[in-house]
Amino acid sequence: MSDFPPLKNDLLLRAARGEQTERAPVWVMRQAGRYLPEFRKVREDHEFFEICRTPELAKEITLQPIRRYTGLIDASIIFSDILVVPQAMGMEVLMNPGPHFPDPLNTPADIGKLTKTVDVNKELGYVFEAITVTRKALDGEVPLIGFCGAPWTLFAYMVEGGGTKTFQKSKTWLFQYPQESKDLLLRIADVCVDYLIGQVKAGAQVLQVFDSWAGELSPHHFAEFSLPSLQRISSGLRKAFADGSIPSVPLILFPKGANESLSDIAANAGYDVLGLDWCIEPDHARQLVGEKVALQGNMDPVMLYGGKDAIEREVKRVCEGFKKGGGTRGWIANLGHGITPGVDPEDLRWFFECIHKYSSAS
Ligand SMILES: Cc1c2[nH]c(c1CCC(=O)O)Cc1[nH]c(c(CCC(=O)O)c1C)Cc1[nH]c(c(CCC(=O)O)c1C)Cc1[nH]c(c(C)c1CCC(=O)O)C2
Repeated sequence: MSDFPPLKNDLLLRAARGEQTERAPVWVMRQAGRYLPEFRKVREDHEFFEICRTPELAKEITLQPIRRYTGLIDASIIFSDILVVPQAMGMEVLMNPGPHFPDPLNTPADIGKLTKTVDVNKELGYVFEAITVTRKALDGEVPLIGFCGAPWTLFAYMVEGGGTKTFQKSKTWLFQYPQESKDLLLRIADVCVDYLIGQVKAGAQVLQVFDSWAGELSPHHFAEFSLPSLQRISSGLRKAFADGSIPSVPLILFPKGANESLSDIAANAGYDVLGLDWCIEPDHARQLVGEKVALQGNMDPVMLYGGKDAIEREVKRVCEGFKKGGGTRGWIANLGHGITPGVDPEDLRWFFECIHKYSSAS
């Protein structure tokens, strides 16, 4: 493991441990993305996965929002995509402009086409390298978040072959081939464990698991299919923390839309922080999860199109919601999903300024 510059801003790490911070740390999902002109400029000359696979480019893009919002933003997230894991498992994934798998998993027989044993160092070493160079370049300014997709969300892409509104193919698998689905979900989870361990070894200081499609499942099926694979990931990491093979870092889970399952997730999934979407009020979420976990979120990303007054109003309202839920202890401010193209970067700056103003502990 390399020597890295000392961390100068540990707000996010403290909030993730459930501590009271002087104000809420803030970052946004997809903060290095198409709303930034400097991102679009790099994209003119480089394909999406080419950037992911080129550590210098991934580093540059990861740093773009950190440079633009110096002093306002409290975390960086490595530029990559959740779909690099299906690629590492032997699937072809294109981005044109959304994800497309030319050869998806149609039936369990197709599982045979996946790579038997995935060597993450060989397949995803480029991500580890990107993390190491980025962590050095950050010079301790803010912590660096590593991430992966949750097994259920990755499974849905691998079976559907791309985005979907109905989840018909992926959910049909759960009903028609429940055992094969569970086996595949755990197999994906095992790759995620190796991948996340590699990210921490490379310098990631926090990890986030994106279960973007958690809310597409009934609470019953979330508990049956997604939760065990999420537990497999957290327990694999906790084992590595305990035996000292990697430093212990906070684990964030973003189970988007699974609000009905929040108390079960808080009690049983094994994560330190739960990311919330905007469809639950902060005080209600706090009531459901108790004191066991920190919370992240949860403003509707669309409010960023509403102008400065609307942004200020929303931030104020959500800050009051967290305070009403028992205080801003253990709260990481974020959107309830990724920032979208077309947002004015100056409006995002205003969002950060409002969070600083309204989330202070006093
Ligand atoms: C479901 C999912 C994906 N990727 C991701 C998720 C989980 C989070 C979520 O629910 O949004 C995660 C992701 N994708 C990206 C990051 C980078 C880090 C960050 O800044 O947050 C992260 C953490 C970059 C990206 N990943 C993608 C882009 C835009 C592609 C481009 O540059 O053309 C970026 C910046 C492409 C992508 N990648 C994916 C989709 C559906 C798309 C196309 C739709 C879209 O454009 O939003 C899969």
